Amino acid sequence: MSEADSQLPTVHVAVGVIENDNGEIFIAQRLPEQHQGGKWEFPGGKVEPGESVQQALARELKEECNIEVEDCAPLTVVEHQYQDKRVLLDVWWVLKYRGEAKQLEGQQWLWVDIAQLDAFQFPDANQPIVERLVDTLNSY
Ligand SMILES: Nc1nc2c([nH]c(=O)n2[C@H]2C[C@H](O)[C@@H](COP(=O)(O)OP(=O)(O)OP(=O)(O)O)O2)c(=O)[nH]1
Ligand SMILES: [Mg+2]
Repeated sequence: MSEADSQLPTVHVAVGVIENDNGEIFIAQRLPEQHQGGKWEFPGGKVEPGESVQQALARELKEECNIEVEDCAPLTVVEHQYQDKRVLLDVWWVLKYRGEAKQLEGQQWLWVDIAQLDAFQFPDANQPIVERLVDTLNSY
């Protein structure tokens, strides 16, 4: 990492871990042209100026996944420095939502068991998130 990289502004991202009634999690594959293209992600996107994180989460999940968030709770916050970008992932459990979840922006998407998340390639910043989710399984 060069001196210049450490000066990169941090992109604040609202991220949703959506769980269905079977305890499965919604994941989608980032499009090739996107940052971290081809990797799997939890849906979400950048917090816009003037927006709270929860507002951003609700807006992004409506735009990307067709759902209206009715209840959510903070899960974890991850700061990560990529070569070209620094991100702050503000990760929320989506505990209750309205609508049928699906991907609206052409990305492949899946419901997966938490125990199966390890089989997918996520961006490096997601490693602690996946570990956190796996921990919730082990704590039952
Ligand atoms: N949504 C999401 N972004 C992630 C995850 N992990 C991770 O490193 N990121 C990074 C990739 C991007 O640099 C940034 C989020 O950008 P994004 O492309 O989703 O933002 P956005 O929906 O607002 O889309 P746009 O501005 O590109 O149109 O966070 C993740 O699990 N979900
Ligand atoms: Mg997005």
